[in-house]
Amino acid sequence: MALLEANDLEIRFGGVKALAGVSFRVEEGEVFGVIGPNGAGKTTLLNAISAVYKLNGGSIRFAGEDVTGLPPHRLSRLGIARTFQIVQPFKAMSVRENVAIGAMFGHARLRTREAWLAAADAALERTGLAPKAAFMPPQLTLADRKRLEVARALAMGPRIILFDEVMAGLNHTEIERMIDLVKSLKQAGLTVVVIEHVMKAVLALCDRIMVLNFGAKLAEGVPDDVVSDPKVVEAYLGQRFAKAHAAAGGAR
Ligand SMILES: Nc1ncnc2c1ncn2[C@@H]1O[C@H](COP(=O)(O)OP(=O)(O)OP(=O)(O)O)[C@@H](O)[C@H]1O
Repeated sequence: MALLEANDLEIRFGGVKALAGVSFRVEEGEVFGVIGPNGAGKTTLLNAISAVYKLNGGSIRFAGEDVTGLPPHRLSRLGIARTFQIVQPFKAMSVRENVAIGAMFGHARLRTREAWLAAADAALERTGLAPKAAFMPPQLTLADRKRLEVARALAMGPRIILFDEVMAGLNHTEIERMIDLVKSLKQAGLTVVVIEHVMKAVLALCDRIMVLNFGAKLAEGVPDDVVSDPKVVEAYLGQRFAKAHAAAGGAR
């Protein structure tokens, strides 16, 4: 059984069909990538799954249950956590408190301040942010603010995390560290959906990839097949990427 199943999702903004009937399944324990050109509907898809946007059509099942139309806090308590592309921590709260807020609002079982802080501490350890627990968010680098987003999501005790461009704006070394972090989450049994433009990260992480274009699914499959699909090369990756990837032997 798929952990997450989206059927025929449709989101309209006035006359724009940002999602025009997108279906996919994410299996438990896999890293599922969503790629595609700017404006293809990737963030809209993530907002649809996490109930930031109301669906104009379609349905979503999570762990075998129909979760269509449930509000965001119910989804997070069922085990769906997400990060945001624009990182917006509470500036007047420490890193530790920011992460504890994730546990407070998103965790299904924790009820006390001590439990929220303990969940925050565990998430800070897992993301390598523990030494900066007492920092205030404005003191963090962009890479650390992205880690804070991941820590906040982890503190919710999720079964699946949806990452919205966690690699964007990071340098080479920071991307490598973020790849290692996402790999460690997969190894710990979490299911992960990544929306990402950094193809190096997509190829290093994803078991399967779906490509969106103009709000519809253009391709889906294992990374090597998807990145050599002529439709995907033409709509998104470009010939330069395709040639370099082929020259590298399609290696991950
Ligand atoms: N809140 C909104 N109101 C109106 N139109 C929107 C809204 N959000 C997205 N859109 C439109 O929906 C389409 C899909 O946008 P979306 O942000 O999902 O694309 P994306 O694939 O995430 O792009 P990017 O890679 O640039 O983040 C675009 O045409 C966009 O202008």
